[in-house]
Amino acid sequence: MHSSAVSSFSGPVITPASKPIIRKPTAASMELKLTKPDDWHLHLRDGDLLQAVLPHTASSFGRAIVMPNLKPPITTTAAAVAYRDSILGALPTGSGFDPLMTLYLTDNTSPEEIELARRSGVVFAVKLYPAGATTNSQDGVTDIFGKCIPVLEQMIEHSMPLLVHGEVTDPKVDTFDRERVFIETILAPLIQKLPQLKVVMEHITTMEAVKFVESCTEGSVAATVTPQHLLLNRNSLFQGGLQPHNYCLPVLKRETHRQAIVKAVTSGSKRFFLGTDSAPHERQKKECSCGCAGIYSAPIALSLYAKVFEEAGALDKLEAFTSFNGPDFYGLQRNTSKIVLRRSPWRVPDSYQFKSGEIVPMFAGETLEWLPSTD
Ligand SMILES: NC(=O)N[C@@H](CC(=O)O)C(=O)O
Ligand SMILES: [Zn+2]
Ligand SMILES: [Zn+2]
Repeated sequence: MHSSAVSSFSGPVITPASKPIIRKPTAASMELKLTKPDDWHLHLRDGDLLQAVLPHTASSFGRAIVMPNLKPPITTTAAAVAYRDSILGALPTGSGFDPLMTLYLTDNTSPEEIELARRSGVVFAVKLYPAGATTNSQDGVTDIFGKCIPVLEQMIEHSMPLLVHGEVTDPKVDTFDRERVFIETILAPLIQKLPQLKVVMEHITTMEAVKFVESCTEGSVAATVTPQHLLLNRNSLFQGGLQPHNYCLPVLKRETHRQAIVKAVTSGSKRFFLGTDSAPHERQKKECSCGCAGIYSAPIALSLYAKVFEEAGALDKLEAFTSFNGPDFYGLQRNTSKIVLRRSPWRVPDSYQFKSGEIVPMFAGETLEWLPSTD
């Protein structure tokens, strides 16, 4: 399935920049050469915001699974095709970026829609938002067992993965427990009922999610992991005052959970892969009395993942996480082009201006070590 040139790589090529060329052979002048990564969980939005954020992803990722939680949501193949066309229209010239589209599952999604989606060749997954769980999820599913089984059975027929925002919405359940309770009351029973369904647990945040994914059949259940859930714990929400730019859903958890996730992704397991959940919101929608959930990480995500793997002493496992495990799970070819990360400290901008406002990225104003450049 994969070209031998690609599959023969077992880890990133870590090359002192001085080796074939001129610079001094210091540890500080290192390069990481990786097969071009893909982002398996991304929010691109539409309109001005799409124009503003797309170049950041397109410059370092080959493909991305594009989330369908627009207003109105992308519930049909026709809408997904139109959304894809607008993304392609907004790409910088010469970009080979390939948006992989998703459908937003509702109580009324029909099995026929799944068939259309598969036949379109541009829809690669279906997204489950429990109604009310997160940003623009109000049209999501109210009762998956009661309303969605025929659709899920059709997805099995077409080998179409279900991507899951894994949180219960019951207001009586503590926010910090919503992922664990979702696994216990919805996800585990669902997988027991439909063991052939391919499932990606998106943006996992807990040790219970790690254990659950590890307990399932490899190749059948996997998880994406964001940079924020690898680098931050819930203290980051309150450090020196309320920090709205660290607020996302599922909300950051305590340090022991972060450590469990780092251990899982840096172990080399094929069950975990890169999904930034980069979720831009205009500054004023984050910095207000009822700020919305979502962290913008697209321009810095690769630097952050490299930092995590480096700190864990596992840079040799980085490339599988960024570039192999995702396409292998989805049954797609790995990318053939390369990307280089240079050890070259750079300052994350305070914000990115765009036509109708500005976006504050994760780690705004901080210095990062690894600078991505395509060549
Ligand atoms: N992660 C978030 O906090 N927000 C995402 C939605 C989501 O992925 O849950 C968004 O669309 O803004
Ligand atoms: Zn989500
Ligand atoms: Zn998301």
